[in-house]
Amino acid sequence: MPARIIDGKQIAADLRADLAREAAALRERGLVPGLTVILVGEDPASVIYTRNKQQVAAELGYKSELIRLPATTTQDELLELIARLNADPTVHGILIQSPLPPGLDEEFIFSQVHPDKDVDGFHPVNVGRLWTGQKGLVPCTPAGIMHMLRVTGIDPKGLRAVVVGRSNIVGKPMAALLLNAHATVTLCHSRTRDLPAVCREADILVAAVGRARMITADYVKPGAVVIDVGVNKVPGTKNKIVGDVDFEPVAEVAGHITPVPGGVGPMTIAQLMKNTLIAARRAWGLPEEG
Ligand SMILES: Nc1nc2c(c(=O)[nH]1)N[C@@H](CN(C=O)c1ccc(C(=O)N[C@@H](CCC(=O)O)C(=O)O)cc1)CN2
Repeated sequence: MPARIIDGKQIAADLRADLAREAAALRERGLVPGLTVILVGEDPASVIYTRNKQQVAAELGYKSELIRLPATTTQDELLELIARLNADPTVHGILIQSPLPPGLDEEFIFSQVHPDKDVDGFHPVNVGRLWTGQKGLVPCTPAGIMHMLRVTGIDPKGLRAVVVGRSNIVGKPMAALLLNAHATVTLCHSRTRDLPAVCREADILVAAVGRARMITADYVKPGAVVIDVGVNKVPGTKNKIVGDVDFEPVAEVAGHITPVPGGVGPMTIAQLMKNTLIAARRAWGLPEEG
């Protein structure tokens, strides 16, 4: 029996529609959420992602700004800009697109965004809040995955979750979110021994390794929920991408599966819009939900 497809495109569209409604209601009270996205350099994928972020924020009725800087920008210039945005009360979310060009200290730069405006959830204060179960801002991709699970009716409580990949952007925060949702979590990586056997334990399997089609059907327990975070270019094609999961054979075994494209990817930007609204509501002293 083939798996049920979790349609990230549709879930993201529904979330954006909810956020647009909420933003419209706030605008009637004179409150406008503000997002500033910073792109340094010309990385082609980053140019597209940041343009999309700016456009989606504008479509939702946010104050939306994309600041594009040359790859020659110095660390001091970038820090000066961040300090100005930290002090600007009309800006509730600041996002610096990753990767930054060589010569810029990404970790330090991210740590200079005010934690309450850190809509990427990368600041060490927000990382600490996440792991201690406190309210903060959570990285968009894993927070978006939790939203997908919620609307699909999948409650991680009591389930075994395996996350493959230990990046700061996806793997680690994903593990923390699943743990906070009362799953029993295993975080795997390239040195995990007998990875297929560990993955076969999973009721929820999250693949975030960045290796095309690495998760084959023999990694998957029948009926498992398989979440594919991979975005891997197919060599020799212009724009074709595949995930970390070998989709067709895995879909024969899994109970639910996210496709690539159209699964987790679209949730990243929708969740960024949600994080911006959360940051704005907190800045205005309003309760979290509309
Ligand atoms: N500051 C940040 N930098 C980066 C982040 C981030 O969350 N914050 N994440 C990634 C890139 N990213 C957003 O920035 C992103 C990646 C993928 C998608 C997406 O919608 N993917 C589509 C396919 C797109 C394609 O065809 O190429 C999909 O999976 O359906 C959105 C956003 C790194 N940098």
